[in-house]
Amino acid sequence: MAESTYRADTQLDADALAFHMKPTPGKLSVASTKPMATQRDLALAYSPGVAAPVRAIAADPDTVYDYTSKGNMVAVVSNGTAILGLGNLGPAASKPVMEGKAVLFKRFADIDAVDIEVDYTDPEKFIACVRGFGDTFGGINLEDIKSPECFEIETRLREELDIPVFHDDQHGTAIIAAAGLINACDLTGRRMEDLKVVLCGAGAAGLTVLELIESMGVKSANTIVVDIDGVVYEGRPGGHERLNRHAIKTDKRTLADAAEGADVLLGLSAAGVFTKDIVASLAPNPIIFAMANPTPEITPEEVKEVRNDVIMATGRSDYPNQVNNVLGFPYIFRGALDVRARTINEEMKIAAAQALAALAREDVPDEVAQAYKVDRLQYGPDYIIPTPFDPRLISWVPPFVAQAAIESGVARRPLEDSEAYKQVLARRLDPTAAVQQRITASIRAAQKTIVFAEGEEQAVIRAAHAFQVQGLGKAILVAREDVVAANMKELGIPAGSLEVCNARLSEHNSEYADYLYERLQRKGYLRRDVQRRVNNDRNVFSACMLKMGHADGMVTGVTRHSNVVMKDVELVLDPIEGSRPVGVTIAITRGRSLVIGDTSVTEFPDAQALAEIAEVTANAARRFGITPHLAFLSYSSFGNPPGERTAKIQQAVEILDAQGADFEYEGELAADVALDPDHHKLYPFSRLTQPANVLIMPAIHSASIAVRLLKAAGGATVIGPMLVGLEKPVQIARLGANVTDIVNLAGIAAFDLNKVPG
Ligand SMILES: NC(=O)C1=CN([C@@H]2O[C@H](COP(=O)(O)OP(=O)(O)OC[C@H]3O[C@@H](n4cnc5c(N)ncnc54)[C@H](OP(=O)(O)O)[C@@H]3O)[C@@H](O)[C@H]2O)C=CC1
Ligand SMILES: CC(=O)C(=O)O
Ligand SMILES: [Mg+2]
Repeated sequence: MAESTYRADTQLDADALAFHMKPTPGKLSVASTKPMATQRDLALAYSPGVAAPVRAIAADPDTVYDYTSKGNMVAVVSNGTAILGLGNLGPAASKPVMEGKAVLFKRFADIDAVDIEVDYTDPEKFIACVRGFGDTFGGINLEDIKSPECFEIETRLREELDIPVFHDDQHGTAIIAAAGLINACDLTGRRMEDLKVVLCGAGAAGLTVLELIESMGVKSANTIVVDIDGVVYEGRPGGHERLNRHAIKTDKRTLADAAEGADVLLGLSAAGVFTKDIVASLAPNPIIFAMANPTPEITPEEVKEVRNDVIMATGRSDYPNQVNNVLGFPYIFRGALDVRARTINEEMKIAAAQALAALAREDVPDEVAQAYKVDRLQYGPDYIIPTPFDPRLISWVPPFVAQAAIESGVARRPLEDSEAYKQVLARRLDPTAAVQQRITASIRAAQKTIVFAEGEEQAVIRAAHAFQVQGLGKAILVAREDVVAANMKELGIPAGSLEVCNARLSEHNSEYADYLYERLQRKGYLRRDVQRRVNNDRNVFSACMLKMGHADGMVTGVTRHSNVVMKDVELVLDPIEGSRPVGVTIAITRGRSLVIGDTSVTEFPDAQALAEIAEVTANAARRFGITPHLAFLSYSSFGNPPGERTAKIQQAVEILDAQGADFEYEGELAADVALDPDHHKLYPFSRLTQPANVLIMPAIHSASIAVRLLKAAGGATVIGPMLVGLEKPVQIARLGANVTDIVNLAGIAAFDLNKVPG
């Protein structure tokens, strides 16, 4: 192995070297999307079969999008002349950055990207090279090419290629900075037209940021450009055409002169260029975007030493407000590729900037805050743009870009159905999306009323509000009105937007107490005991609402353990006749969905209980659109190895036989046998016609172990446990569940897993 003379100075640097080296050098590999297992696969993928798509494309060149990966493949191209803010270090040194961009394309937008480092600094040679291979890709992302050469390179390639060519350092950066600036203006009560802007760093990124914000309203007379030689004033010798366009008449000559009284200071230059004196001299409530990478022009800590009225952004992920082009290029290319745009034009860029700015003003899912290890992210000075790990970006930004492409006439194909497009986008990232979309479509149409039992909790109030705002149904909070009002005010949720039901004051209070007394009087409860439960126990009160038809479903469990909650609920509600409550979990792994029961209610089910669990779980699977092929799991298959614990499983199969269950089931089976498509070879008598997709566990402990193993070691996405089999739909969240979990469970309550699939 070659020894580098470079020595890592910090632990982060050492970690980064190890990360890039092990277990396989680099960050990228190529995966096949087709099987290559058999002689027939080979005959189709390569000679002779491949001749068919060859002829088809020769006859109609546009079909290249149908028969090859072109439509979802981007080249990240650099010559390494301006690698981040590190300077001209050549093509090989730029490779880690370009591989990095490629994996970000994949991670955030499911775009396949490869890095290509071109060893030409001469623009003509570089252009000729990229023109030569360009059309084999769906798009070209130019990266870290120094200015001014980058301007000519991009302009010419845009003219000469019929696909999007996008210099990310120019336009990606411009779009994100513009999005941040829209919101910083909103928060400081400014209009773009009035802003006094100073740009420091007149390179690829800087000039393009300036030009985009000028196209959005900033006046060129109000902007001053500063480069390494100071202010770019009219008549200054040297420079180049693109730079000199921004020269203004002024006596100011230095960055310090220019910054005095400015509203906005944009840095796209180099580390440490902004001094504390410069920061102090800016206008009140100034906006500073110090975007040089990896070290900004000034750090937020240094700014805070001078003043506290600044909206501050950097290009880094370890400070609030990361203005970095990672927020843009994946989604901009996604939108452009999906309509086979010929280019990425100004309209598409402005649409992306406005979409990002608008998303920052929406309520932020808790898991995004958790990814950044903060309690909450809320629109304000420390959160002016979305964070890169926001899962909403993929379905939010590309539709705006694609629509702008269509409206500006550069799309090759239309978007048939924009709602369906958003769903396709969401599925690109999240394997649970298909299941969730089925639920969402159904409950939007049904508009059920869901009672949120722990209605005074802030997370529950936010979830109830989100449930309503997303059009999933109507929410009722069981809570005291004054407590909810105070919480809603603090959360910025409009007063009166949620119905609140105070158990003690409810007009139905005595009706519920009568019902409960009737039900429990022979189980040791006095009238005053049940009255107390109705008044004080929100789970009991909420379950009574369901029982009496005053709500359709209920969600609870955020503040108490699920077994305690279950006992409260069972005081009021029974299982469906002939059935039992069952915890059902869906684990989605490598394209396979497994529906697992019982993951939360019955600790050691006997044969009868196992048969009932199988019925309930199979029905829930059907409700999710999954045809059940059910296996009762064990450590053995069909009596081998023998053991006393398998008897109850065999009896459960006999019970289902006697009942004439209307789904496919088999047992007992070991997990690997149940999931093996070839298990018939060993067990030709097995009734399973396909690998099992519904798994009935012999006891809760094995269910819990299996689900956690699937999640931790198998990388499965897990939904649940969901409660099925009670006479009314109740969902119990895990203790401390976040807003997204609660909204999802409210959705499942509204979906009603007991409903017989039609
Ligand atoms: N946050 C983000 O998303 C992004 C950040 N960046 C960062 O922006 C910076 C510039 O990148 P890019 O535009 O691609 O590179 P360029 O090389 O095209 O531009 C850099 C410009 O900054 C100028 N400059 C360097 N030092 C100073 C200084 N002390 N005062 C004023 N100007 C100075 C350079 O002048 P000269 O040519 O005379 O040396 C050059 O014009 C880099 O740090 C990069 O990491 C870039 C893209 C995205
Ligand atoms: C983020 C980026 O592209 C840069 O700093 O060059
Ligand atoms: Mg770059």
